[in-house]
Amino acid sequence: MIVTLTANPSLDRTVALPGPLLRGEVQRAVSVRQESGGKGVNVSRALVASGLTTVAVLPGAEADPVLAGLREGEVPFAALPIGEPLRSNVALTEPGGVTTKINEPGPVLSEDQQEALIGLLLDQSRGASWVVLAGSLPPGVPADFYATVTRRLRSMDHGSEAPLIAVDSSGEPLAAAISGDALGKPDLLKPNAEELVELAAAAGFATHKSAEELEADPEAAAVAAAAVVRSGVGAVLATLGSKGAVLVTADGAWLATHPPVTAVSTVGAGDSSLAGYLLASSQGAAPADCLRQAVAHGAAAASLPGSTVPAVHQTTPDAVTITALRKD
Ligand SMILES: Nc1ncnc2c1ncn2[C@@H]1O[C@H](COP(=O)(O)OP(=O)(O)OP(=O)(O)O)[C@@H](O)[C@H]1O
Ligand SMILES: O=P(O)(O)OC[C@@]1(O)O[C@H](CO)[C@@H](O)[C@@H]1O
Repeated sequence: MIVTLTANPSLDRTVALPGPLLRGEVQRAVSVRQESGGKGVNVSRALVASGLTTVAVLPGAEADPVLAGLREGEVPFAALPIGEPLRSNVALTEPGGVTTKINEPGPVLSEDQQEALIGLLLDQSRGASWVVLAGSLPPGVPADFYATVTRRLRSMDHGSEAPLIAVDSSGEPLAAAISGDALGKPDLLKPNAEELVELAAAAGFATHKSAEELEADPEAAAVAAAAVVRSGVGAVLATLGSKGAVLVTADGAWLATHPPVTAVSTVGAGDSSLAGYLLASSQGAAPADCLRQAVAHGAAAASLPGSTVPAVHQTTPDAVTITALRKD
């Protein structure tokens, strides 16, 4: 079973524009779609689509549309009731796949609510193989929340085997995930190129490259990811947009690329990549094959509209090319 925590879930509204986004103009939408979102929620949705057992842990009132969407999609969840509605995030998609995203801050989570959310997660995580801590943190939540949750998960009695912990976030919460003691550091991090630059810096390694340069230079991305692994993280799955992804562990580094796809909406592509990785990992696949499924899932997600996540049968792992890389 794979448990996800989304501290700041959202109702994702995707507005399709007829042409390029025109700042300061009135534009008519071609279509609008609405999905329950937030990074952990998307991972759970992708796992359900492929028949895996998962629970999405999140804040949200009984009647919140995000929870209604999860019920409709038959995604199992455990929600902590809060007094305020969850946020709505808007994605404006242009023909050709360019996406502009506007994410709200989300409702404040009080200290008591944070503690109750951790309690709910710990309860749900008994017997889990992986726990995914994903997305931004809502107002009121300290940046080291994921490190705290990781420590709490590792300190509880899991019986036979403790779950592995994956973190996918950005900014301060991501940097804080590698800044504490060994107990608070995750088994897997899933940065994109921009987040990899920030993470490497937090690990004391200056890449001297922009996110765009790292996407175009997977060897450099692997060197940056290796610096993060040396700081005490089990593995780094760095997604590089249309250029695929690199995986770095203590034992090796690999690049995976997929033939070009027609990108429709890249929202949730990174979450789908993580779901693909976890799916293969749950089936006992070797690291390079977990990476293969991650990129197959990411490419399929990019070719689907809105925050739609693919099922494994919609992915083409055989089309993915794996290359071993040096990491130092
Ligand atoms: N334009 C694209 N064409 C083909 N595949 C893509 C494209 N964009 C993304 N992907 C696939 O999706 C994966 C994740 O993309 P990306 O690195 O943009 O993640 P991300 O920024 O975390 O995404 P998000 O936060 O929107 O979920 C890539 O590794 C790749 O497999
Ligand atoms: O504001 P955050 O938490 O960083 O990201 C939230 C979000 O952009 O992430 C998902 C795509 O990865 C969307 O479902 C959601 O709207």
